Amino acid sequence: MRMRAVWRLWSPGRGSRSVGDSARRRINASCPRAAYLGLLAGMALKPVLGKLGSKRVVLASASPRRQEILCSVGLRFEVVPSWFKETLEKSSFATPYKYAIETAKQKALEVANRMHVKHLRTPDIVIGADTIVTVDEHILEKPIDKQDAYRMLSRLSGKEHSVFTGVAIVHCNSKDNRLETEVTDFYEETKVKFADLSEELLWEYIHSGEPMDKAGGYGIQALGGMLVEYVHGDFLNVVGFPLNHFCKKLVELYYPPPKHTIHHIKHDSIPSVETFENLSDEENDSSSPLQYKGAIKLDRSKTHSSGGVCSPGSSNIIKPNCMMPVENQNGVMENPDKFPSKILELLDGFRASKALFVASKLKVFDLLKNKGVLQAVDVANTINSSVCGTERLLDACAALGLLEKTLQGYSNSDSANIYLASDSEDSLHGYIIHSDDHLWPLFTHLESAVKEGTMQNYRAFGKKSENLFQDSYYQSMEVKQRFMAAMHSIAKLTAKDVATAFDLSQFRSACDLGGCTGALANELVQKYPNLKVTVFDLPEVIANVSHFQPVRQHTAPVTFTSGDFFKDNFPEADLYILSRILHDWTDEKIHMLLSKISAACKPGNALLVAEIVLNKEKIYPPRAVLQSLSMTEGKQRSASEYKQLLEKYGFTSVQIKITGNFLDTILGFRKLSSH
Ligand SMILES: Cc1cn([C@@H]2O[C@H](COP(=O)(O)OP(=O)(O)OP(=O)(O)O)[C@@H](O)[C@H]2O)c(=O)[nH]c1=O
Repeated sequence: MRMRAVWRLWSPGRGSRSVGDSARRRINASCPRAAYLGLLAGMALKPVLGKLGSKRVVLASASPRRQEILCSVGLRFEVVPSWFKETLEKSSFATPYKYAIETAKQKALEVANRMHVKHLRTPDIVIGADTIVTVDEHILEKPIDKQDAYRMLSRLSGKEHSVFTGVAIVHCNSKDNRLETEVTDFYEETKVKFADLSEELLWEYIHSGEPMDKAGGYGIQALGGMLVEYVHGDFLNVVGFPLNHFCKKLVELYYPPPKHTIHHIKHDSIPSVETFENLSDEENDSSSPLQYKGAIKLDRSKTHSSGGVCSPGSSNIIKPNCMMPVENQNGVMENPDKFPSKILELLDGFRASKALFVASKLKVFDLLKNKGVLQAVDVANTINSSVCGTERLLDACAALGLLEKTLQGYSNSDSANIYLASDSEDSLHGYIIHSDDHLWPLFTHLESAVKEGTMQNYRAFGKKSENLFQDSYYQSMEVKQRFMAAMHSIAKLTAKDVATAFDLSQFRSACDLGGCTGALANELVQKYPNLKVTVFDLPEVIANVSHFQPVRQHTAPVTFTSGDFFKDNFPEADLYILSRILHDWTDEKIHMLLSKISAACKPGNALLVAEIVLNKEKIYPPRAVLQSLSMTEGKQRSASEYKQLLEKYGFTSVQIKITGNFLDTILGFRKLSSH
C-alpha cells in the first residue's frame, strides 16, 4: 500500500476533507457497527441535551477531535484545556484503563478547581478524557518526536492493539465558596488491527506530521485510517471520545431507572438569569447615588462566554464552524464569530415562548404537579388534545428544561412546580397567560407598530385604546382578572427586592399608588411590621382584590382605597410608592401624577419608584428595551433620567438601587421647600 497515490485527496490545504467528514465517511463505509453506534448515540444524547442545555458544561480537553465529536451532537460547551501533566506512574495501575480513567479524572478536576479558584463562574459539569493505545502490555501515548512515533508505529505494525479512552464527568457545586465535586467515570475499549507497514510507508506517514498529537502515533480518522485492517468496537472511541458510552452514562445519570440507587443530581432546569447592569461612567462614579445589591458586577463577556459553544440541534457529524476556539486570558477557549448561536437562539425564541404559553394554558404543569409522572397519552386525554401533538409539546418542554422526561413519562422540573403551576405561591401563570393573550397578538403587529409608531390594539383586538387600563385591561371581567393575575405574579416575584432595596423602617405609613392586588404592600407589612400600607387603585381593581390576599397573614392587613390617581385625592402617607407605573404614561400624565405626589408629600417624607432602570445608552437590560416595543405612550428611563425626574418634582437625595432582579428601585426625599 502506498500513500502518495492518494495523498492529494487527504493533504490539508488541498481541498482535504475535514476530520469529521472523513470520520463520517469511514463510519458509514467501512465500519457499519460504528455508524450505528454513532447514530444511536446522537439519538440518546438528544433528550439529555435538555438537561445539559441549562448547565455550564466545560470540556477539559485541547483535543480538536473531542470538541468536534461533542459539538456534532449539539452539546453546548466551553473548552478549557487541562493543565494537568500526564505523568501518573503507569506501573501503579492494575490495568491500562484505570490509568486512562485516572488521568481523565485529574484533567477534569484540574480545570474544575482552576475555574472555581479564578472566580470564573464555577462550571456545572466538567468533562475530561484520556486516550491511550496498548500493545504488548505497553501503554503508548502521544509520541514526543518522530523517532518515538516510529517506535510506536512499528510496534503496532501487523498486530491488533487496544485503544482505551477513559472519561470523567465531574459535577461541580460551589458551597460556601468551596468546590464540591462528584465524579462519574468510565472507559471504552476498541480493538484495532494494523496492516503490515513497510519502512517507507511508515516514514512517509510520520513525515506527514499526523502522528505527533495522537495517542499511539496515528489518527484513524485521517491518513492513519489507511493503516487499519479492522476496527472492533466504537470507532469514535479511537478518535478520542466514546460518544455512545458517554450518552449512556448521561442517560444513567439523568434518567435513572426506578428503585435504582444511582445518586440524583440536584439541578435547576430553567437557566438562571443574571443581569449585570452596565451603568454609565457618569452614573457610576463615586458620587453616584447608585447602589448595587450584593455588589456583583461582572464582565458579561466572561459569564456569558460563547467560547466553543455550539448550538444544539445541529445534525452534521462534524461542524467545522464549531471549531477553532481561541484561548483567552483565563484559559477559556472562545469562538466568538464562528457560529451564530445567539442569532439562532433569537430566531427560535418565539417557538420557545409559544410552547411555554400553550403548555401553561393547557394546564400541563398543573396536571403534572398533581399527578407526578404521566405518559404523553394520559396528559393528552386529560387536556383533551391529540396524543401526537401533546407528545411534541411535552418533548419541547423537556428540551427547554421545563419538564423532565424519563421512561416512566413526563414530570415537572423543580422550576415548573414553583413558577409554572398556577396554584403555586410564586406562580408566573398569570403573567404567562397575559403574555399569550395580550402581548403575543400585539407583537404579531410589531411591523405596523414600528411603521406607525403606535400601539396596535386596534389591529390585535379590534378596538382603539385611549386609556390603556380602562380601554384595554379593564374592559371586561375576564380580561381584567387576567391582567390582575399577571400583575400579581410579577409583583410577587419582585416584591421582596423592592421592599428591601432600601431600609424603609423610618416610615410609619405608605401608599402604593396603582398597587393593584397588594402584593408589594403585603411584602412591605411583613418586612416592616410598624408600617401601615394603603393600596390606592381604580375601583374596578379594588373590587377584585380579595382572592389575591394571603391566606395566613401574621401582620396588620393592608388597606385598599379606590380612586383614580390622576384625578382623586389619595391618602396621606410618609412614603408614596409607584411600582411599574411611570413607564406606562406620557410625560403629561406623569407631570399630573408627580405634581400631586409632590404636593401630598410632606418634607422629609419620600417617594419610592420601582422600574427597570436602563443603562446610559438605553439598550440594557433587554427586557426593558423589548417592553418598549409594545408602543405604550410611556417610556423606559435611565438612572440619570429618573434622578432628574424626581428632582424636578421636589425630591432630593435621590438614590437608585439596581437589584439585579426584575425591578430596580429609586428613592427620593421631599425637599424642605417646595420647588
Ligand atoms: C488513536 C487516536 C488518537 N487520536 C487523538 O490522540 C489524542 C490522545 O491524547 P490525549 O492525551 O487523550 O488528549 P490530548 O489531545 O492531549 O488532549 P487533552 O484532552 O487536552 O489531554 C487525542 O487528541 C485523540 O483525539 C486521534 O485523533 N486519532 C486516533 O486514531
